[in-house]
Amino acid sequence: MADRVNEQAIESEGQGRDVVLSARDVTVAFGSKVVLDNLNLNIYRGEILGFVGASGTGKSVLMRTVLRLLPRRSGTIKILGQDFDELDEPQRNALDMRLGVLFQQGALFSSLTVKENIQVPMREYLDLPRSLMDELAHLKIRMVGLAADAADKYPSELSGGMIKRAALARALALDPELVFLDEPTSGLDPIGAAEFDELIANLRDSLGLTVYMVTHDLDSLFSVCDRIAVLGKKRVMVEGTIDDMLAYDDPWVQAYFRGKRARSIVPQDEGARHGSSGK
Ligand SMILES: Nc1ncnc2c1ncn2[C@@H]1O[C@H](COP(=O)(O)OP(=O)(O)OP(=O)(O)O)[C@@H](O)[C@H]1O
Repeated sequence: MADRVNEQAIESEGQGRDVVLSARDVTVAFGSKVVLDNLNLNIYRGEILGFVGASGTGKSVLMRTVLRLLPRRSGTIKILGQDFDELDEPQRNALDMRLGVLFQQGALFSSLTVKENIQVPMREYLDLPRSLMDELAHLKIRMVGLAADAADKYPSELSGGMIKRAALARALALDPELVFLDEPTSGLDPIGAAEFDELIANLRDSLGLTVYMVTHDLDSLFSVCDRIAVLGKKRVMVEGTIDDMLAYDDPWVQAYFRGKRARSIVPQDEGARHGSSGK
């Protein structure tokens, strides 16, 4: 049943939309422990997809599998219409350049300044004169709302929110089309998190990004995500809008989207429309 819902969602919503990432029947296991079992997922161009699921269900595993940091046992993953397994090295590099990644906690190199961190992907993939790389790094720094003097600071001199922004600037270094964000607002206070959400939405609009965001943050899900995919029972249990989540009959989905914390966020008419009882 859950499978059918997911497959039907993929078929019906996919019509006429540009699929930027598709995962088909993806299975990932560690020894005998199967974490993802025939998982299917589509991400469409220009959307912000929020990816949620209980702790330990495999959200990071899926992201790392998509990014080829973990092997999969079976299944197909296509990014921007291409399957990495069918590409040679130069083609893989070309595809990698169209992707940006913000790992949890930012994962900046502590011995490099913000500017140098942003320039890491430029050095890896491009052969640019130093002055141009400096100009580009400053552009990215402005783009993510950091002050110009952040360029020469080291990660240890930055606040949590600044680290996230610097890491986002690095993720945007090569002007990617698809950006992966692993819990981008974790560790930020509510105001910092809301500002970061707004930044992501603005960048999506201005740069035409597609965003795949793993998050536990209900505010992000309600405020900036166009669609949500819920990982459960080793696959995408349901994907769709907030309305679809509110209407989906599963104890975890109901507890998550209608629980105490969600009630303060769900727009009142949404809750009423779907019979939220305030339990
Ligand atoms: N390299 C690995 N070797 C063995 N097991 C692993 C490995 N990486 C992840 N796992 C297991 O896979 C499962 C899913 O882990 P994952 O980190 O993807 O969960 P998650 O949904 O991202 O959780 P959280 O929300 O807490 O970050 C866990 O049971 C974890 O122990």
